[in-house]
Amino acid sequence: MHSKEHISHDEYQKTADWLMSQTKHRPQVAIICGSGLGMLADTLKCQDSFAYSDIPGFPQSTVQGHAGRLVFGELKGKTCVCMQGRFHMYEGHSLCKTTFPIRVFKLLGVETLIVTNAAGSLADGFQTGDIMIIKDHINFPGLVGLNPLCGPNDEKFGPRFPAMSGCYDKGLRCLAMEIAKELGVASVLQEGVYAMVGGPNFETIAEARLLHRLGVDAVGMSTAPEVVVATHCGLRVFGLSLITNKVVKSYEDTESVNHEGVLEIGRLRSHTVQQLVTELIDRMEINNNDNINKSI
Ligand SMILES: O=P(O)(O)O[C@@H]1C[C@H](O)[C@@H](CO)O1
Ligand code: HPA
Repeated sequence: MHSKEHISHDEYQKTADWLMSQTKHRPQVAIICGSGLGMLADTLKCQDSFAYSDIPGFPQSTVQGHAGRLVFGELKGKTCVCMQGRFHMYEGHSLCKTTFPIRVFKLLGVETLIVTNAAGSLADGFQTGDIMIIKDHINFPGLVGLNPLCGPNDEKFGPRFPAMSGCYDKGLRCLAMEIAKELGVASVLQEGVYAMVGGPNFETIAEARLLHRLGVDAVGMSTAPEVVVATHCGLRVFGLSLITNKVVKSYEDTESVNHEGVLEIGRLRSHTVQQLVTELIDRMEINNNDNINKSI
C-alpha cells in the first residue's frame, strides 16, 4: 500500500475540470453511499452518470455492494453528486486515493458532504436496523499516523493543523432528529460515536470488548478519512451509520457477521435512509453555488 503517495493540486483540478466539461450540474451537496446503500443515487432527477473507470484520476471500487459510479442530479431543488461506491483503505488504496473524490467535490463547488456507511453496533441499546447519526468519530488508523493529511500540506485546501472538534455539524444533526420524529422513524434513530478500524476482517471478541470499553457505539471500515479531508477543506459534514449487525462481544455467542448480511440490512432499511437523506437535503440551507474554487 502506498500510504505516502502525494496527489498534486493539478491532479484534483484536472478531474474536476473533466467532470465540469461532461455535465452541466454544479453540485452543492455530495453524498457517499455506504455498503448496500447505493440506492440513494436512484432518486436523483436529470441524472448524468459516470463509471469510475471513465473518470480521469479516479480509483476503482472493488467491493461488492459498491457499484463504482458517480451520479449527478437534482434532488428537492438542490444539485447533488452521489458516489455509488466508496474506496476503502483495506482495498489497498492509499489514503490520498481513498479520499480523492472529496477534494474534487470541493473544486466542483460542493459545500455539504453527507457520508453514509454500514456499521456494527457496540452500544447496548442499539438494534440491527437502527440508524445512527454520527456525532463524532475515533479514527484508529489516523491515531497511529495513517492519515490522508500526512505529507506536504496543500494550503489551498486547508491548514496544516486543522481542528476536528465539531466536524459533524450540530445543526444538521438536530434537523435530522426533527425530521425522524416527523417521519415517525425516531424509534430507530440513534446518535453516537463511530470508530474506523482498518479491516477487512471483522473484530475479534477481545477487540469488540476493547471498543465497547472505549465508548464506541458503532464500528466500521471507512468514513473517518473522508470526514478528515472534508473538514480540512471546509466542507460541512453530516453522517449516518446503518447498524447492520451487533458486534459479537461474548464468547458464548454463536452468531457471526458476514458481508452478505450487511448488504441485506442495507436493502431492508434503504427506504428509511433514503427518506431521511431526501428530507434533510430538502430542508438544509445552502449558500448559492458561487463557491466554485473559492479560496482555492
Ligand atoms: O463502505 P462501508 O463503510 O459502508 O462498508 C462497510 C465496512 C466494510 O467495507 C463492509 C463490511 O461489510 O461494509
Ligand atoms: N465491523 C466493522 N465493519 C462493519 C461491521 C462490523 O461489525 N458491520 C458493517 N461494517
